[in-house]
Amino acid sequence: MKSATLPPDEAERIAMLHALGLLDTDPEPVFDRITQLVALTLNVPIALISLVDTDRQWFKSRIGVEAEESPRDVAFCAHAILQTKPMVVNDALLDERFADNPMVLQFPNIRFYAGIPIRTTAGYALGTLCAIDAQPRELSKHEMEILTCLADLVSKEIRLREALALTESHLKLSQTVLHASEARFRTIFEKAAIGIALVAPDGGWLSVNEELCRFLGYRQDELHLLSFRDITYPDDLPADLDLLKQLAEDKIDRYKIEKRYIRKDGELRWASLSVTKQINLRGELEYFVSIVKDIHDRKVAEQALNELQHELENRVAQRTFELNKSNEMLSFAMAKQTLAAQELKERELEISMVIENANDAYVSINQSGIITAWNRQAEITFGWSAREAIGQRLDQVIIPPHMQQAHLNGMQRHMDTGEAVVLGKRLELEAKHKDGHIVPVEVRISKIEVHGKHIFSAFLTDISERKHLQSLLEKEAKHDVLTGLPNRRAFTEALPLALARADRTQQWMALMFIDLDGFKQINDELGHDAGDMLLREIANRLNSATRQTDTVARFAGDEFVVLLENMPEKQHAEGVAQKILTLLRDPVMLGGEPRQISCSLGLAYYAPNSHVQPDMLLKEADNAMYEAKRSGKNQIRISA
Ligand SMILES: Nc1nc2c(ncn2[C@@H]2O[C@H](COP(=O)(O)OP(=O)(O)OP(=O)(O)O)[C@@H](O)[C@H]2O)c(=O)[nH]1
Repeated sequence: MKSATLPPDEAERIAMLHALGLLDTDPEPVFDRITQLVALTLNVPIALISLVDTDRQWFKSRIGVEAEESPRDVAFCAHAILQTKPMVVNDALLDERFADNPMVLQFPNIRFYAGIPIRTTAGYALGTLCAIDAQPRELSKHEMEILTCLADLVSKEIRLREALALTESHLKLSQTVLHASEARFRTIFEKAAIGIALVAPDGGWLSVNEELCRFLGYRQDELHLLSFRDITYPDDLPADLDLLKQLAEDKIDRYKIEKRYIRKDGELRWASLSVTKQINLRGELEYFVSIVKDIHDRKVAEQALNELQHELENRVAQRTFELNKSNEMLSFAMAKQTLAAQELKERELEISMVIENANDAYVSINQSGIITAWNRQAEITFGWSAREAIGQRLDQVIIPPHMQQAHLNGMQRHMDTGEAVVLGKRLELEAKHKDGHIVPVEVRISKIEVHGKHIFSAFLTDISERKHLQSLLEKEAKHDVLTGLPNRRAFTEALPLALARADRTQQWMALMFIDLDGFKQINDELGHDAGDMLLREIANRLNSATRQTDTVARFAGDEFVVLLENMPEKQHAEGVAQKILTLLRDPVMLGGEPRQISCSLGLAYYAPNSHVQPDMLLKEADNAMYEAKRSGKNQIRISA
């Protein structure tokens, strides 16, 4: 005997067989009618609907067999379910698979077997519809067709059961899932850390969770007496209502806003509200699902942040304004500075032009005494070109040898002590020309500090001409223009000095006062020019009569004075006076003819250390001269 092998899909087949719930169930007419038809139409004693279980075959319907089941390993049906076509065994004794099968050898003594597999929708062969006879036989084609049709009916019934089982299983599964889902939803709804509310289309609460109650500060029963409108801050209500309307009208499928709720204690609290809607199977709006998230702290922080940001923006704006203002001021200052720099440059140019073209020589030296600037006029005044002079030591260029040491000492003293006696003063100094001659200059020296170093600059005016004029003026002021002799002023200045010399040298001194006799007549007769000529001749004669060291001066009109110095003895003066008197008597050619003239001469002596005042001495001589006049002129009188 050969037991049947297991089908390749055995596990799934068994699972499906068990799932269908057919095993070990009561007989059912639908199956029994089919086995009856098999038995009748095929004229067999046994007809079965056999279901092949793991270890047995169990008969859902049986004709001609008492037992409800038999072992699988001896079951013909276990072989039949392996085939895709009906299995027909005409004589089991002739078939090696069944010849020694106990079912063949013993009751029910099977000799003939015809079984058709009963298949599920998925093609699992659960068992067979089979006809069995204890006699060998053959199945006609017609009988095979009947058996096939009836097996088909069993298969259809099985598939119906299969569909039913599947539906039930799905239903069970759905219910399980539904229950799980509902439980999950309730847990989430109740225990969620976020506020959830189911809101009826009319705005009333259907359900609110614990968190929402906590957030709003109401108990559930209190909240159920209110609608969301009652606890929404009025300013935020219109936007909420508008969106809710759009949601209800299917214009949007959800919305989310941030709004303020009024808590039971009156406090306003910010929340993020997300609303969706629940539609029932009929497509009608059943309720709204509102998710309320407490964002109060965030909003407050945001507001604080906004305020801070606003304040910062204000501050930035203020700083920007101030910065712009500073920038403007800076730009203005820079523009001003640029202008100033430009002006400075122009000014420097102007100054250098002025210096260059100045009428005075401009010379500057550094603190080592090296020439750093030398203008055009300096070139003219001192004969050195700028190229030659700049870089040379000043003392080697324009300072006369006898002043060089003083200059160097002055510079050194300034370096050591900062003392500078020459600065800022108008000085008259002597400078040296390139050719060696001395140039009198008026100098004003200034000191400038540039980057911590000193520069000494000076304008030097060539005062040669002025000096010359000055000496001329001085000369004019002290000399008589007509005769060239020192005048009264010069004589008055010279007299005290002469007296002092006499005191010092212990020598006698004499003063003669000479007045021409009848000079007016000369003028009157021969004219003023002749008178002048006479006066000049008199001056010459007086000079010739005296020594170089003596002084002859024109005192006024036709008055002359003669000062005799260094006389070893006073008598010497009388000799000179006599000599003058004689000399002046010599005729003078005037107006083409010789004219004789005379003078009256007064003589006064000065004894060394006699301390006679100059005025007194003059007075004495003058008086003596008048005495001579009164005595008839042309004579000498000596002061007593
Ligand atoms: N030509 C000329 N005449 C002068 C000058 N200064 C003075 N006189 C004249 O000199 C004269 C001096 O006058 P007096 O000394 O009184 O004349 P005098 O004739 O010499 O008189 P006695 O001294 O008494 O002899 C006046 O007529 C002046 O006008 C001068 O510079 N040139």
